[in-house]
Amino acid sequence: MKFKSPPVNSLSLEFLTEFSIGLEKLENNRACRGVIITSAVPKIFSSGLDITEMCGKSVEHYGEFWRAVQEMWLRLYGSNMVTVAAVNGSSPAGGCLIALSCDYRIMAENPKFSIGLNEAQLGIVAPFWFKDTFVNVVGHRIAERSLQLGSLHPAPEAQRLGLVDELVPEEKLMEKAAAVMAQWLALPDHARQLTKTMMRKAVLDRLVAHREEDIKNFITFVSKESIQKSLRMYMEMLKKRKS
Ligand SMILES: CCCC/C=C/CC(=O)SCCNC(=O)CCNC(=O)[C@H](O)C(C)(C)COP(=O)(O)OP(=O)(O)OC[C@H]1O[C@@H](n2cnc3c(N)ncnc32)[C@H](O)[C@@H]1OP(=O)(O)O
Repeated sequence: MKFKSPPVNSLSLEFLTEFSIGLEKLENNRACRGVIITSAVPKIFSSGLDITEMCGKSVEHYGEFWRAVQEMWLRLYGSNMVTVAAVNGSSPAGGCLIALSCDYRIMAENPKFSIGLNEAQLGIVAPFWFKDTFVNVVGHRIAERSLQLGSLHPAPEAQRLGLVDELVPEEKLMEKAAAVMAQWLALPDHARQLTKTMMRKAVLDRLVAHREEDIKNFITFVSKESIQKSLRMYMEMLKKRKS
């Protein structure tokens, strides 16, 4: 799957819905045993959740948007397929969550590309299931420090921390992703799938059990004037940085 929503593959409601439907179709296709996720937008894997979806909208919209974020994660993290992220650009916040939700992450070895859960930098808090997914990849201590600081790790540091599994030259990224996919697909699906479920079930079940509460929390949090102000200021900062 190639993300192609210029300029920065931000995860809008429409993008998330299309991504989830795409994953569902592949999941239901018995001929498809694995998916490599990458980007067709140069230098950007995904800029994370579309901030404009969380600014100045109705309570109903926030609820619909958050449900779509949850749905995407439940499908990807809970997928029976082998999932490989070929991270060919920067990948903050929700973009990082997509990579973390895959079975294996390969990143282009460009130190200008960074990845991480930087929510704290926006004055917002990564929800528990973003945190759980992060902890399951890098461990508690690294996740704790990185989340509190809202760190975006340049590719070499991301590899050192175990946030990505390996770095390769950008031109070799897809070749490497295909080789990793072949290695994972060489195992019988049944054993691999049951093992994956065993490793991820507790974290998935936690969101399923608290899904409506999580939506309510998001709506309450994002509707606060202080949070709206932080998000607006962050968007302005992005625009100023550009000019
Ligand atoms: C409340 C509960 C928890 C909610 C959880 C949220 C998780 C999230 O995912 S929040 C989103 C976090 N994302 C970011 O912090 C990334 C912000 N973007 C960037 O750092 C940079 O844009 C980039 C490194 C991804 C790319 O840099 P580049 O110089 O190539 O492009 P820009 O000129 O900065 O951006 C182009 C264009 O796109 C707009 N934009 C960028 N990111 C977002 C975004 N996440 N949502 C909406 N719009 C975004 C940016 O403002 C520019 O717009 P204009 O062309 O109109 O100026």
